[in-house]
Amino acid sequence: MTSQPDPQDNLKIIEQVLTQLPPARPQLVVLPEACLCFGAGDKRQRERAEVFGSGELQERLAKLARQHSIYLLAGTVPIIDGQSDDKFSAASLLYGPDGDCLARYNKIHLFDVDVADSTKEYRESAWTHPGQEIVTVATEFGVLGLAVCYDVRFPELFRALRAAGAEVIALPSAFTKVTGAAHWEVLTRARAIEQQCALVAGAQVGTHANGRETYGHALVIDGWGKVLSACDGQQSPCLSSASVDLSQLGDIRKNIPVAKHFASSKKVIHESSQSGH
Ligand SMILES: O=C(O)CNC(=O)[C@H](CS)NC(=O)CCC(=O)C(=O)O
Repeated sequence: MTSQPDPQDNLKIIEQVLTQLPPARPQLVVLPEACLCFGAGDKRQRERAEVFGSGELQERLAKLARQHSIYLLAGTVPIIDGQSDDKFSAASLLYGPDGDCLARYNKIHLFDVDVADSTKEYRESAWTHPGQEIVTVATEFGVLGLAVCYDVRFPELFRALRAAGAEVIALPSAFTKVTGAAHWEVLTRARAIEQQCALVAGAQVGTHANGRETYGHALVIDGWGKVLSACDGQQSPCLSSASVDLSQLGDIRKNIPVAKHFASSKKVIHESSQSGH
């Protein structure tokens, strides 16, 4: 998507794209980070923020999940938890086929980064509270782990998601055009390969109202690291869709038992890093 500041415009596009879904169920749809409100400036995003569990935007998302009988992962919706400051949580919300909200993940790693583009200084923590908890959730198709965008640069989080049982990881994103061109596919495939999980990454693409440029290339990657489907980084909106065989994870995990090997090496790694060797 090329999400704009007004949620109504973005919802129209989401509604239209969801009419093009393939018939298979169960089905997971991963919308990009900030799918409902992007490039609005911090103040306007905060104005649109809702209290968790109530509000028009959350109702619309729940209704769409129910209407299409899908698992709908709305990449980061601005959610306020009654704090008195001006910040919100960048919350990924998962709705089930019945329209129930099944999980909420608050983005842990905030993008306080300098990039050689026209925006230059990204300071997400100026308007966002960082998340404090990792989140996995059982679904009809397997255990889903949640991460967002910049989180992909922190393999420890993905290892923790795998240890918590994740088989599929959703990664709604809004990578910058510059860092995306250099790192996006390598990082997403590496996380899938390392943790032997399928990975579904939604993406923002194009030029947004505030002039920010995002990279796009939404991806579906299987647990062997193979890209099953990808958007081309030009078209918007673009639906990238694939059928993922999670039964392959059993063999991959048995043949290359990284989780077991990590468990037995953990003590060695921990002790040598403590003693500085
Ligand atoms: O603020 C919004 O409206 C939507 N959120 C974003 O665009 C976020 C925070 S600024 N972007 C990223 O995390 C980019 C990560 C990235 O590009 C990298 O790791 O290289």
